[in-house]
Amino acid sequence: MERIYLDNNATTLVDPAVREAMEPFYCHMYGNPNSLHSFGIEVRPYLNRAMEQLYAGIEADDEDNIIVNSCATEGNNTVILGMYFSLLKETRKKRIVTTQLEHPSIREACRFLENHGVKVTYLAPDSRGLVTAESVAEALSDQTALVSVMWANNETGLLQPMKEIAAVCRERGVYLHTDAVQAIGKVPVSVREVPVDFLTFSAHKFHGPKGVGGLYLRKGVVLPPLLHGGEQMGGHRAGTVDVAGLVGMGQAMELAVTALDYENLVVRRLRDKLEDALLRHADVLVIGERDLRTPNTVYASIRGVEGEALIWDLNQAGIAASTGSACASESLEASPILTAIGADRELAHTGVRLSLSRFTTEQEIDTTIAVLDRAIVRLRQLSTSY
Ligand SMILES: Cc1ncc(COP(=O)(O)O)c(CNc2co[nH]c2=O)c1O
Repeated sequence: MERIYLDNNATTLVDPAVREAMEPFYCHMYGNPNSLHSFGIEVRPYLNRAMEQLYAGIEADDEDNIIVNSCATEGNNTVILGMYFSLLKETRKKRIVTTQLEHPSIREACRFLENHGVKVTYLAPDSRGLVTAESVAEALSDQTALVSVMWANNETGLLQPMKEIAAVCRERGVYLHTDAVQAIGKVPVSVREVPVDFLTFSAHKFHGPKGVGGLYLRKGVVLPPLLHGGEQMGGHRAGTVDVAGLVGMGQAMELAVTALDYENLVVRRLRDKLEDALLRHADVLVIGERDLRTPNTVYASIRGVEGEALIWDLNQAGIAASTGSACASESLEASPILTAIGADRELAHTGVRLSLSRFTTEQEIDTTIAVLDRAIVRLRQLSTSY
């Protein structure tokens, strides 16, 4: 059976060009870049090139910093815990403002700090699923050390008004972090246009390898390392650099930015075709206005159809989708995102997320539509509540 992958917000195919770029660093040029002999020295130009690709991808200034790490979970924890040790622990600034929409790697790190005297405000989104700059401004006080708002939501694709939020934080002199994991490669992400102080990303979300990510720090911003030890990454993150991973992430970043037009023209059209087909069924709610979402994502609640049951039907037909973030898909709890934007309990259990990529074809979307149409009718006939 030809399988169809529509869970790209969970992870993505490694672009063949990325895999090709990584290959030599597993078999020919495998030296440790910190080594002083030829095996180490020969890999350094490739690491420098990869860093240039990362800087260019988010329009970072040469004097800014990008720390290469293992994933966005590590990057998010580095910011939240680093801010605690560098600012909140020793000063009167004991507050963090974040949102109810964040990924667990932000929410749980914040909850951990609440056990250490930090006050955290979890802003609720409005009915459109957005956290407004006004609501951020209202939550700030002279004790606020950090604001953390995700650029794009992993379940719905909803994009937060980062430019306006950055302006508020800049004006009030408060550090701003954004989790840009679901934005890179889908919409333009520029730390020049949007002056955040910290930004996290993860290669496996934009057709790079799993196990490597990045944390951007604006020039002059100091953060203690989460991992202590060797002097790698200028002392910002100990541990031998994953050379192949970094080379792959740099290549993936360059390809992702180059493909933004394709993402916003072709992938968006395929996503809209799929979304329109879903909306032809009665009692289907798509979360978030189309123009406020990343171009590849549709999160739909189909009344009378349990999310897990629909995912199973799709899986039986060889189609991979999810009920929300894989981080939460094992739990049968209602989606916190849907709950946060006011969906009722039934709706919060009927969510299905379909997330496309530049490798998704029209034929795959047509096949998925046919399978969805049959599955929705079948599952509603079995439903006792519809
Ligand atoms: C917004 C966001 N932040 C952080 C992470 C964590 O990234 P990692 O540390 O590289 O895994 C994810 C992963 N989100 C999902 C993982 O599976 N389905 C998802 O939606 C995410 O979507």
